[in-house]
Amino acid sequence: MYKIQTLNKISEIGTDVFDKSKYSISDDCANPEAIMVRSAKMHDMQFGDNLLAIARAGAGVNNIPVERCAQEGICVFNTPGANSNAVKELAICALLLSSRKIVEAASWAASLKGTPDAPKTVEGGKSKFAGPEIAGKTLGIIGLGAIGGKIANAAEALGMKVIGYDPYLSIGAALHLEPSVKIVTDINEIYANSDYITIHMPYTPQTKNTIDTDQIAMMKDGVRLINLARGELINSEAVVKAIADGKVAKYVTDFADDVVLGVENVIVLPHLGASTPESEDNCAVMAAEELIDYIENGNIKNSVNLPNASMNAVGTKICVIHKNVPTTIASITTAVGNEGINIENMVNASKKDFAYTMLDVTGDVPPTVEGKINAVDGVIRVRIIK
Ligand SMILES: NC(=O)C1=CN([C@@H]2O[C@H](COP(=O)(O)OP(=O)(O)OC[C@H]3O[C@@H](n4cnc5c(N)ncnc54)[C@H](O)[C@@H]3O)[C@@H](O)[C@H]2O)C=CC1
Ligand SMILES: O=C(O)CCC(=O)C(=O)O
Repeated sequence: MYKIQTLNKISEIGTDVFDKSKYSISDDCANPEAIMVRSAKMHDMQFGDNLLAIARAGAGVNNIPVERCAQEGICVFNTPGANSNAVKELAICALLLSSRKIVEAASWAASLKGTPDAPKTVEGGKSKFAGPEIAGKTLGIIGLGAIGGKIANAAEALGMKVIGYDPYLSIGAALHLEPSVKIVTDINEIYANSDYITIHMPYTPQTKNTIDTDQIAMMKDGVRLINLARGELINSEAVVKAIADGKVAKYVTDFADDVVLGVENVIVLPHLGASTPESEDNCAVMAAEELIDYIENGNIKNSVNLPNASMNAVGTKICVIHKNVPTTIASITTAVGNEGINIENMVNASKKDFAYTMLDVTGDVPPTVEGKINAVDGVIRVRIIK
């Protein structure tokens, strides 16, 4: 029985994908084979020897020690695109919230309950909540992946001019963009020309404070900023100061911190981007399928720390996670050959410092093989899947 530990609430549609005669799922189990997680912070966790994989039911993996996991032979998956529509819809909502003073107006209207002539009062007071339309304005998007690309197309459909910046734009993502979306190669063009700026890229130590005082200084007066990606991408102190100075008209963020909470013209949402039943189901199903294919077949799809690799084997599969260094593959195949085993098929792929080799072997696989491969310099983990 494989044990799957859930660190956050995972949609039942996803956990139902596991065959319960082979898998047990619980939020509290010792030494699981796999972990399913959403936003729980895992950097300080120690992992048991059985842990083969972690699946992030979502996009961002900054809550997971991805590099350490690879070093420990733990494959980390995410679910690309599975929650992108939910975030796109919240981003369109945020664009409107940043323009039309909807939050303030609704809360003012609610405050009129019990007053003698509310209908008359609202008509008299509504002018202070007027705000501009988004049609005809320029939206700058930083990061044109699954979410940014969908927002670009939706904003175009709403009559906005869209400019986007993404130095690592994939061909697939580019092909999904409406031809009218203008792609710029200098991020400063986004800052200089946008009425609204929204950011949709991963948070890493390198992308911390991508938008800070200097970037805000380049922006148009009255710019509206949206951050549904990660709080650390935009310096909260810099934005709050720019709001006080009148430079930034509004900041809508999905990430609460003590600097932005309660500040006028900042709308803080409680990390709601992916909180729709549809996206929670999509992410959980994709995460479960990735784990099952890895645990049972050794196939890797959508890993963030190991390469994608899959193979239909005719015999036994020997799956090896190893360092991406010269002679390791040769040493592994020699170790297998020395045990009298013939390799019928082989797949090898690498991602940065790590590599994955799958061998399809026929005939008896003596129990000594695992130890022999493990003894090869650079080998991190060996699994034999019959
Ligand atoms: N608020 C929420 O609930 C959610 C937030 N997110 C956040 O949004 C981020 C993006 O999600 P997806 O679009 O699904 O990921 P994605 O991987 O499809 O797209 C990210 C894009 O950012 C680009 N990028 C990377 N570094 C960049 C840089 N320095 N400058 C500009 N672009 C850069 C990549 O090339 C890629 O096209 C996630 O990493 C996550 O942090 C994602 C889902 C839900
Ligand atoms: O699971 C969630 O609610 C958070 C989603 C998210 O931030 C992500 O997918 O990166």
